[in-house]
Amino acid sequence: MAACGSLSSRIVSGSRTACSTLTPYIRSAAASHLLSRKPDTKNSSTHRLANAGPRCDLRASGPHRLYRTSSLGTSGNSSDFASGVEEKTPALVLSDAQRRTIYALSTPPGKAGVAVIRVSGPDALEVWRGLVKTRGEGKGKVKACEPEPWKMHRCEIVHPGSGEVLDDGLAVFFKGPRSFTTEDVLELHVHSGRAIISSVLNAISLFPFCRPAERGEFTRRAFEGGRLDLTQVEGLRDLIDAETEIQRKLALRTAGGSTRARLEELRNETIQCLALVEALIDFGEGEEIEEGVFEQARARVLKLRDTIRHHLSDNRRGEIMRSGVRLAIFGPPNAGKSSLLNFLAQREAAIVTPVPGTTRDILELSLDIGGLPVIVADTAGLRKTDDIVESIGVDRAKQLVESSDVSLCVLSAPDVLVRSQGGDWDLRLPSPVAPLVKDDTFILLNKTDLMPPSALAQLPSGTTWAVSLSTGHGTQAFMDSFARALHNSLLVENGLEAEEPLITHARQRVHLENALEFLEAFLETPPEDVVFAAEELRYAAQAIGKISGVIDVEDVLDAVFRDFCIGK
Ligand SMILES: Nc1nc2c(ncn2[C@@H]2O[C@H](COP(=O)(O)OP(=O)(O)OP(=O)(O)O)[C@@H](O)[C@H]2O)c(=O)[nH]1
Repeated sequence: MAACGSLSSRIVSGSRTACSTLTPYIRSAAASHLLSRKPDTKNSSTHRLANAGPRCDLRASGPHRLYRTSSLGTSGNSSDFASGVEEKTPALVLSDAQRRTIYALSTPPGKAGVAVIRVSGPDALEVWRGLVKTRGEGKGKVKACEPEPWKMHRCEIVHPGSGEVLDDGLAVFFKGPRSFTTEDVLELHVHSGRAIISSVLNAISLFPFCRPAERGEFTRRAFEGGRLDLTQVEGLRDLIDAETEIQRKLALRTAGGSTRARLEELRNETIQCLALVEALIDFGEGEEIEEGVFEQARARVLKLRDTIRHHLSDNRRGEIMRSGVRLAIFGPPNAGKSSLLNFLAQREAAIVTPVPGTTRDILELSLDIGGLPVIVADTAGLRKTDDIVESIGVDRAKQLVESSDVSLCVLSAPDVLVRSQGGDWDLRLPSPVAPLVKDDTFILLNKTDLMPPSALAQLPSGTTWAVSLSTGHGTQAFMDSFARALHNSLLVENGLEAEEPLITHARQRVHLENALEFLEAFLETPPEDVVFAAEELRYAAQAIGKISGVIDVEDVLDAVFRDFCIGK
């Protein structure tokens, strides 16, 4: 987890008083920043969204810090710089849009070996100059010096006003565009403690052109700078959230650009087909261009449609791998469902008693089963009941079983194994349970300690196991086999390891489904309506582009970046 907002905002709120101690150095830096900067001309990539306006609009106003314009020179005492409030000369107010350099704690707040504070934006170097005093080889005296980009510098971090040493640490300067955000980035590695972090963030807040970062703002800048597309942004967020090996591997590949490349292929192919149809509109068949162009486009769109259909018929594997397999444990009362949940969780998460009907509502836990993320739900025992609370629990249990990805029916072996006249043991499912047991339902026979061994000799293998959760007998074999079965049900297709899913988020699926609809609409359009046909292809390309954000996607950006933490 990266740092959350409260710490930095609390620290920044005290910054106006601290401004009174600023040195002439910062004042001149601020002055040159405000008065001599040219407007940012870098915002030209297709990824870039409308950002801040010109950074030095002296007419702008806002609720932020106030500075006297007359003090923005190279002389005068530091108190001149504190605030324009009591001064007669007009105050200069910087809006958030003008303060383009952002900073935040990028590691979790609290006691730890190291905390990393990130500064990104056009003035990161100014922050270095004000805060970082580097040490030469050995134990030389510290002094201000320019950073060697991408190299870790041993340094002292000092208060830019008083020169007081705040901490001894490391600093590294990434020269844009070869940085995460594509801007100049400064990283300060300090000891992680509340007072240290607080003092360093406070010191950075004294620079008038800096402001605290918002949630996911560093990553958003990486997106706006063209370093990441939206699928990579989502992959990065998933990587931070990953709790199991499968999640980590999938997220790492997505963050590394595998989805981006595959989508780019689909979009390029759509655009190629569009180009063929556009050519037909512009020149007309049989004149300047060869015949059969529309058929060529159709043939390619057919292939494209099949590829997209294939990606969409993935049983939501990517979303399930990312967010977890939903496993419902169900069965009659007193079978041992809660005992199983506790066994899987390795703790007393659910109440276990000999009283049938103890579990009334759904209890969910996120667990790692054989590297797979699994959201396991314990449910109320299924039986006919007049108890209103219990019957609500039973209804909820049934709904959950129907909507889960995988279900496991727990039965008490002595209750369901019945000896036939021929001496064989038959499995009799209780009537409230039977309708929910499907071909792909896993079955666990519990309480084998109460059964003769002969009763368990003929159990079908693969998806039915027999254990005693009380004695532990059979539980290890069950776990190994169940984890394998879960893995196979999710990640194996026709006996082979399923291909890596293209879609890992519901948002991506919606856009890909839209693209498919437009392609199908194109295929239904007759050649005479070539203009409409071209429109369908254009919409299809746009729908694919929305997944990676290569076209204007302002509406989806907030949704994607909202779940990030501050500092990321
Ligand atoms: N002999 C024996 N008793 C068991 C075993 N597993 C669980 N029990 C007991 O069976 C009783 C019911 O266990 P639970 O785990 O609460 O069963 P449940 O299916 O969640 O029950 P409900 O809450 O009624 O739905 C408890 O007294 C457990 O100690 C087992 O393997 N052998």
